Amino acid sequence: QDGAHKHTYQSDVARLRKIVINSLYSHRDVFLRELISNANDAIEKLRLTSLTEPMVLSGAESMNITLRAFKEEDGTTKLVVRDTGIGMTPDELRANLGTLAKSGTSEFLARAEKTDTTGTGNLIGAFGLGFYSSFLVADKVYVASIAAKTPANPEPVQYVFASSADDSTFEVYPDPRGNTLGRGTEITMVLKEDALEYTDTVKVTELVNKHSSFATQFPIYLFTERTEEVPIEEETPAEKPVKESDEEAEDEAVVEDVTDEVEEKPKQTQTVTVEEWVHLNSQPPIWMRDPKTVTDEEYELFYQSTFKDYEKPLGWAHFSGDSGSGTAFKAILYIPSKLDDSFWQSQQTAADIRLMVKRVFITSDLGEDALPKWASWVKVVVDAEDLPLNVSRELLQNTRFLRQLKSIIVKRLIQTLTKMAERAAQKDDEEDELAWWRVSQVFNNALKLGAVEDGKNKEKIAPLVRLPTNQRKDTSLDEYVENRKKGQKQIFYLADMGKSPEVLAKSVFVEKLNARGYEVLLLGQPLDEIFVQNLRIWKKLPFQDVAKSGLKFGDEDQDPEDEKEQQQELAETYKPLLDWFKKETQGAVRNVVISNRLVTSPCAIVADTYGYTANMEKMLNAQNQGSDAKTVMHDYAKKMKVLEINPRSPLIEGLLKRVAQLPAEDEERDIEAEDELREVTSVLIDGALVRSGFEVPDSSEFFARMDRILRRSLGVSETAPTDDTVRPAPPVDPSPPADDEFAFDDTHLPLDPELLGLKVGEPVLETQEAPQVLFEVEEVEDVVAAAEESVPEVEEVVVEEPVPEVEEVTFEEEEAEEKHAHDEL
Ligand SMILES: Nc1ncnc2c1ncn2[C@@H]1O[C@H](COP(=O)(O)OP(=O)(O)OP(=O)(O)O)[C@@H](O)[C@H]1O
Repeated sequence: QDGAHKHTYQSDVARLRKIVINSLYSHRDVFLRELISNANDAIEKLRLTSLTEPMVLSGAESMNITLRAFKEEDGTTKLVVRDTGIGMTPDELRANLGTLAKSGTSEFLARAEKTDTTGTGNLIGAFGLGFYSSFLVADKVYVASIAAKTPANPEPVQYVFASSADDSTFEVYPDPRGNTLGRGTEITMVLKEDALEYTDTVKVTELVNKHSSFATQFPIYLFTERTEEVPIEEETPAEKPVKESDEEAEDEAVVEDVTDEVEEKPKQTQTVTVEEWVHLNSQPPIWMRDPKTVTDEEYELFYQSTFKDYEKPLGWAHFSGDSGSGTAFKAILYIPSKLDDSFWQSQQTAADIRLMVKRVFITSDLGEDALPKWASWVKVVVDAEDLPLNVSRELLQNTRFLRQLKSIIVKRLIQTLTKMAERAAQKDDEEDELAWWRVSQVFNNALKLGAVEDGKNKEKIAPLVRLPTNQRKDTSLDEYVENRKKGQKQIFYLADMGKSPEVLAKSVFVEKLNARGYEVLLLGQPLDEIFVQNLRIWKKLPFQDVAKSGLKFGDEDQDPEDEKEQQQELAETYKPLLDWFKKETQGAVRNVVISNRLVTSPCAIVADTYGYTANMEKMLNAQNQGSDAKTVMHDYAKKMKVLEINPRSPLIEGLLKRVAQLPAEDEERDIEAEDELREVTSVLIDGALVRSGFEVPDSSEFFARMDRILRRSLGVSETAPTDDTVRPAPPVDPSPPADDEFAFDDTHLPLDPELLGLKVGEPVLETQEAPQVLFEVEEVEDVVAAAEESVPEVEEVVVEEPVPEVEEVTFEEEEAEEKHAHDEL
């Protein structure tokens, strides 16, 4: 072409085109969806720009998308997708279609290249394949485009971008046809021999209905041709004489009718081709329709095309309302099927809310804090009746309706999740159960975050959280309370971050509860302990850490008299051992007591009410950057431990005997026997620490002790030295490293991190869901602010009882409170 410039695709584009063409052959229908989606974006961009720059509208009257297929005289078949959107300048054609500007594209490509074709589902969903998918069906693609008129570009010129499927280059040149578009973009695909089905209007209609009926609010027209038999118009016969009277006319008419039928000659017809633009998406937008008339499939398709998600949503709510400020709105809220990996990696996530005003898309950028972090994954389409159309984001944020929108959405989201949970709990529909199970799998941790960060709603969010126990895979707090034993006045839990429920269930702290049939929440997820500590009480029952002192089964007062006597006897019998332990553990624990929680283990270390459990110690060590005052507090809290011994353990019984055998102080002491006992005691205490999840303070000491005990049991001399002579390293080598000496052996390469689903270059989190927000337990101020405003009334809203305000105490406050309590003591 005249004035054509040849360009080479940026290498990433070439790679993407290759992946698309090679791996998506069996999914090639997607090309139409992608082009319609681009056309919609271009018209939306035009409409938004026109609010501040009306000049861009010149060039074409309407805003629409047209599809047309035709056969050229040379036999080639073409499909043309055209829009009256914002268009592109020649520079934009080069930049937009010749390069990939998206961040993370290279990584995506590397992964996609490794994926076989079975992974194409993910491929389609993971990335807007966009314009390049046109090469799935076309050997050659021409994009003619003319940029919208602006003061800076008052005389735009129509240009063409042309490329073949197997070319690594493309051309951009002025359109030899001149300005044929008026405004917008026209994509002409020269269809491949095996893609001629896309000229079939039935097929195209089907595709649009299936994938794109909700992709745009602008009309999509399809050019159709059909043949029709039409009568050939005969010359109008001469007029009959007008009858004199009505009566006569009636009589005449009857006769004439009959005569006409008899006399009628077969009409002459001819075949004509009727050309017509058929409106394919003529239904009103889904959110404007009566929910009763919308099918589940329509809701799902609408979600998939609006939010570009290949997966179906897990649930939705379609609702309308009238905000207190007088703004009527209609909205659909969707629960997606996954949580983006980025959710736990950032403090705040932008919400996905598509705001419309009177059916017209305004923005999906309502700012980072449009929703509280915990709920930022919800997808919403909201159409307000009377908001100004041409407002900036700042102005939008200042409108009362949008400030209320946050609490409207959060409230409705909680309601939707609650309904899903309730339906699943009825256990009469497997689909309901599966849907809730999936929601819980994906969002359980986000809900815990919600119960912690959203002080206003925590009483409603907490029942949605599911936690594993020693008796079932998971339970809600309400189910736990229902399952409590007679007299039980505490909700038992054991927390140890990073441990599985199976491992936790075997903990010494759960031994007795398990044996007696009490249910214990097993908390191994990072947010678990913060979640329960923040709630403090559920349905009047306080949470009781079973690794702490203060554990009460609730039926102690029913202990038979003889059992109490037995306890007293035990205390007396074991006094020498308790005293011995107290002497031996000086400084390490606050007290030594006879345990009522151990069944088989000989002993355990339990945190005092004001002390730290092993889990808290671990978390605080990880976080510890505190002031000196804090460190003093930590040291103090760390020491608040109690050693519990199990009188029924043969080991403890044996130890008691040995201690009792020691000569009394005024007799001659048996130093050797004392030392041996001392060693056994310290191994027991170390064992108790480990068994209880704490760290042994000095592990080399611990192993030295183990060593001595092992030697003793094997009859090896305890003092015999180990031969520790080693060969020293050769002298320093001054020559530079030779190549062959350091040949790279790639058979020992570590595992490819990408194969493990890890992103290279980013910090690797210990557990996939380890949040960065562990201790940021604070109220979301905006939610509080929104609460101060009158919350708009939403239709179908169940009127809930006002939830009593629960005192919010953050971790630090709690610490201070504990210190205070202790000082008073
Ligand atoms: N019909 C069109 N009108 C105007 N610009 C277009 C049109 N089609 C594509 N473009 C421009 O080309 C760019 C690249 O399009 P492409 O379809 O490859 O990716 P995308 O649309 O940005 O991403 P995605 O498909 O993931 O949404 C678009 O961002 C847009 O700027």
